Amino acid sequence: MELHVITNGDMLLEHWERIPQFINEIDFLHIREQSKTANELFTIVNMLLEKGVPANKVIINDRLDLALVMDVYGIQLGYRSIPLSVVTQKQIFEHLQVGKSVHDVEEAIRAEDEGADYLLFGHVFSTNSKKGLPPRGVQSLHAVVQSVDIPVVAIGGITPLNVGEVVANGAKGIAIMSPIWNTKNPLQLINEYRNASHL
Ligand SMILES: Cc1nc(C(=O)O)sc1CCOP(=O)(O)O
Repeated sequence: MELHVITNGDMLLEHWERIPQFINEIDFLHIREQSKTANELFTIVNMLLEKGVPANKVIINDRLDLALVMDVYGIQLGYRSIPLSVVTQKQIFEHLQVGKSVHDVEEAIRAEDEGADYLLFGHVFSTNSKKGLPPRGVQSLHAVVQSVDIPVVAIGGITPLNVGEVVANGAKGIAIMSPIWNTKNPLQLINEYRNASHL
């Protein structure tokens, strides 16, 4: 199972400093800081790379400019981003892995047709990170997985208690945000996710 960690948009310095402690145990780190300027993000990503975070584990949300300049693994596109087809049609972006955030089967099929390398689907369970919005549920996750050939990573409300169900419904991986920043022991939490995903 791929384990993706998403920054929470409001990271304290202690959160950034914690990343090198667990980066070896996760597969990808998504920098999702929607209210930061390109300049702030440039500084943050540089700091992470200098502290030993491998560029091939970094995915930058929304900012194609930064993903290219920082030469990271990938770009995560959402509804507010530049259109997916624009990125996938241009050869100069070929080395970037392109993820698209989707919320139903129709969006998933369109994203695959337009050349996405993988999908992020959510939110699967209710979570404080998406307050007031109804969760999509594991049946919808299953339907999305069945509708495309590209990998689907599930997001939203995923805990060690429900990760088994998420994997059983065909997710190639999971993405977590609040659980990792709220715990004092990220390594133990990661272990819990890994162990529970094998059940
Ligand atoms: C950042 C994000 N995107 C989602 C989507 O559905 O696209 S759900 C979500 C929040 C992640 O939740 P948690 O804190 O429970 O891991």
